[in-house]
Amino acid sequence: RRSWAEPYKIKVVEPLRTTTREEREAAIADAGYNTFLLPSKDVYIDLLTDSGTNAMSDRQWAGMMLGDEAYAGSGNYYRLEDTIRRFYGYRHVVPTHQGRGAENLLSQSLISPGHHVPGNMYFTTTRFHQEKAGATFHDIIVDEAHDPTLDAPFKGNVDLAKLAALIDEVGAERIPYVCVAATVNMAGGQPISMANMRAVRELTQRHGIAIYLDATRAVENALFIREREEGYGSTSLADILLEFCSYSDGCTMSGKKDPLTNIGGWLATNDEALFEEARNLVVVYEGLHTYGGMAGRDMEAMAIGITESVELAYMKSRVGQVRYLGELLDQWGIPFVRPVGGHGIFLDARGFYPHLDQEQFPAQTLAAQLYLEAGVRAMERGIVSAGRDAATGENHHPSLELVRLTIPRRVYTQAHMDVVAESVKACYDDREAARGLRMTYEPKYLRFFQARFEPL
Ligand SMILES: CC1=C(O)/C(=C\N=C(/Cc2ccc(O)c(F)c2)C(=O)O)C(COP(=O)(O)O)=CN1
Repeated sequence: RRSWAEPYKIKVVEPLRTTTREEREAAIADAGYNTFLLPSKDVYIDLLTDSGTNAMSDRQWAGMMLGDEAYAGSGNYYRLEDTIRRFYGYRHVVPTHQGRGAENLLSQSLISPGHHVPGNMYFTTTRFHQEKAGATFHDIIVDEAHDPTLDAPFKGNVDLAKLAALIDEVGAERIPYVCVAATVNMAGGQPISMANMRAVRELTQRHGIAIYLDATRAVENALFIREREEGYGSTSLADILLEFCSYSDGCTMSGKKDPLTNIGGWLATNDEALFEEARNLVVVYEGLHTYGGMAGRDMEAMAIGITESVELAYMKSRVGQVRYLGELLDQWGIPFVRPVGGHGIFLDARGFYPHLDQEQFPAQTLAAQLYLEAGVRAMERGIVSAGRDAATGENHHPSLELVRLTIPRRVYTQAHMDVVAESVKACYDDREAARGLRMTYEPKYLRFFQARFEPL
């Protein structure tokens, strides 16, 4: 009996359309070999992202009917604020339309030119807003995180020696905050341990440096702490989440992941001065401080989603499905980031295509091949996503050249996972034939969303 069988049954379905190989060849060419530019009607199984693609529960849909669309003082906002206080523990909440809305407010409020922001591996929008506000990002994640083959329990951990060295080098007064992500998306959805979070808190507090958590998948992170960390084996996810957040001054949050909604986010903080600045700035970018770019109905759905996200049976089935896909790929020796992370399988495109150098975009090539093979949409997480160095304009060359198969929450079945695994295997069998891509259009900002390519 599978311990992670879904603790829910399906009530509403959304028909999927399959396509022919010819249709997919035309579609991917029209999309410039960039899966972000495909229309969803041409996608069979959509593993582009777990962001906003999750299925809401009947209670969340019922909550949509309780939308209080008052411009000011929506009752849904107060319920969302109360829920965030209860589950994440922070005192003040500033609602935003999604995570990068919160990243914008935090960066503009705390960062000045010449500042330095350390974090456990970069994330694209997070680093963008830090650099836009004039900071230099420094990766302080443990070295293990950059090795896709190394199976270690907490590859998302901060390397305390790297953090201490940066503090000595630039001085605490030029570090407005440390940005800690839980889990670490670009490392393969890898968790950070409670002990490491506590240690980062002790080190930073000695220097009076704040910590802002990127809590986007912090409940998934809590499952890994419960499974892998001494002393938490019978602690509820809610209690683990609350303790974890207590070692930070606040968080930015994308409500489109853990909280099981299609839109939404927030900036939370215990710092009165930041709260005053951010709740004032929010009216410039997101809307009034009691809706922050969300409809009342979305705030209600997110409050309900938060309470569902901490249910152990749900989270075991969510991560269990990702692990199931990993087990299928493992039987064929297909290279992907070990250990399996919380929200997806990250294929190792270098391992697929050792004959392609990074400038021929191996991960972009593999994502296009997977779509051509079966209409499965994945996301490039390699040199294209890494973008250019803000100072030199040179391409970053990340050690991880990955294709992310991101599993939306409560959407696909085991049979879909079987189809995905068979499609990946077909690409693996044809790997020698891959020829790489050339970039024909490079946008200025976060190029991977809209760049276009052609086959070499
Ligand atoms: C850990 C973290 C995220 O994962 C995250 C978003 N994630 C997305 C969407 C996305 C974002 C950036 C990309 O390069 C990307 F190609 C895809 C994703 O698919 O993983 C945000 C930002 O939250 P927003 O998306 O609500 O604004 C902040 N922090």
